[in-house]
Amino acid sequence: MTLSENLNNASTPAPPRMALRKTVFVGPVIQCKSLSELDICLHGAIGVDENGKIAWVTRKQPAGLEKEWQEARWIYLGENEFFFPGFIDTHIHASQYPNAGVFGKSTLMDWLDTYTFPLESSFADLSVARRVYSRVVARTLSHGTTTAAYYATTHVPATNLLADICAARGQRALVGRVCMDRLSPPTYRDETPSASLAATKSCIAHIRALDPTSSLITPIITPRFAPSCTAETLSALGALAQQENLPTQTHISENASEIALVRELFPSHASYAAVYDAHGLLTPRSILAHAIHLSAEERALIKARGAKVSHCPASNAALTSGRLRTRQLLDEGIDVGLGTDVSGGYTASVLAEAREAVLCSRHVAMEGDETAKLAVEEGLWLATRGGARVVGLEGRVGGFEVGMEWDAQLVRLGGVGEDGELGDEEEGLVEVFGGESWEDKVAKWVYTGDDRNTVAVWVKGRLVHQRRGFGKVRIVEGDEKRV
Ligand SMILES: O=c1[nH]c(=O)c2nc[nH]c2[nH]1
Ligand SMILES: [Zn+2]
Repeated sequence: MTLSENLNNASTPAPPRMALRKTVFVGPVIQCKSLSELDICLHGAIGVDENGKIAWVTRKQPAGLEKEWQEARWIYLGENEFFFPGFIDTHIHASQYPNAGVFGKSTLMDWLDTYTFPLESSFADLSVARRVYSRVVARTLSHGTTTAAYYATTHVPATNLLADICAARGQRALVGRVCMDRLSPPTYRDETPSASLAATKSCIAHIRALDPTSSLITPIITPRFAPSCTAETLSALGALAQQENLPTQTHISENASEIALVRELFPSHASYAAVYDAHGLLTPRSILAHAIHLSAEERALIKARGAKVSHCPASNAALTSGRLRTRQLLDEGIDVGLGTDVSGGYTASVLAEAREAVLCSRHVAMEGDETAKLAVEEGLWLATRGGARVVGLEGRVGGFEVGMEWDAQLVRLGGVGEDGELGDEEEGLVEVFGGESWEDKVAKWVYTGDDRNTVAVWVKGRLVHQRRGFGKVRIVEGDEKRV
């Protein structure tokens, strides 16, 4: 069965995978060493085993390898190319993808009513879900997103289909059925707390049957946000997360009207963060999106509980929600990653989000706090290592170390010739003139690059995306050497 045939049949499990071949990746390897430091290794080589795990790493041309590695598949990079860890999108609404860029002048609460709930409610029709979810998974992979924490909708079959599509296409994902049982449209809401819980359990069972060891796909418990959930539902979901040892995701402190509404709906709780804490939804496995307007007490509570923050700068600007003080959270020891928050956010690109995070920090700096400014390296750290911590996958993805899994992207920049022309197949790529340091090249990628530069993407050692039109000689395999 082909991939497309499988995607046309919601109930068909992913096709059995062909075994991987041991592979050696040779060329410049760039990754984040620490929050503020890039590790640029120009002559690296990484051996990836049949399970997609990194078996060895060297900083020079490999020599004295055992026969099994000499006989492995070898992939060599050319000029202006480098391997970089796959991006981690810590907050994205897969169902909202058709609305990316469509929000007018709305702000959060009217945006939900005008744009978001009508679109999400259409996922009762599985053909809508199939079309949108197939596209969003393909698109995020093309942007180098190897892991995504997805919100689906309230619909069980459509949520299960999203998990199936991620598995079939080989994207690592946390997939959450959205729970909402109040202040939601009558035709798009959970009828009761017990219905919300039962539907959530049904999706968890489906995902566990699909991927019993969470090798790629994990269920994530997803109360939309406090205003759209009764206290009973929040408590039941918090208890379920604990019983099942599962991560949770929700929104917090995004917008002034939302915060006022939470105060009104939960008058006995000291703060928005305290509401989640009281219902078992503030744990080391909790992903909190936005977190823009938290008080010092709330930040201390989040730090004490070990909960994580997904910074969504494009969405925060688009819906005029506010500016996150990322440096403050990092200095206080709170883990932060990046989220595209499609479609509050207009882009499905984590690279664009890293750029937005850097620019957002400069707006904070322009208000008088010079220390707030984030560097390019810090944006990339949030997009990879920081994101891995947020989704609970640190040590598995986000970097290239022995024992980690090969979630990677091959980034290609364009070389400008003496005649001012780009080479074959380089049209649209970031333009490199030759005098740039590698640090400069990375900065040019972050500020001026896009998905055209991401020419190949691997998840757990498997090639899951290759740029259309990118000639087949570009990835040189076997004994051939790139000339
Ligand atoms: O950015 C957001 N997107 C959403 O879908 C949403 N729902 C509640 N709060 C939200 N914020
Ligand atoms: Zn969101």
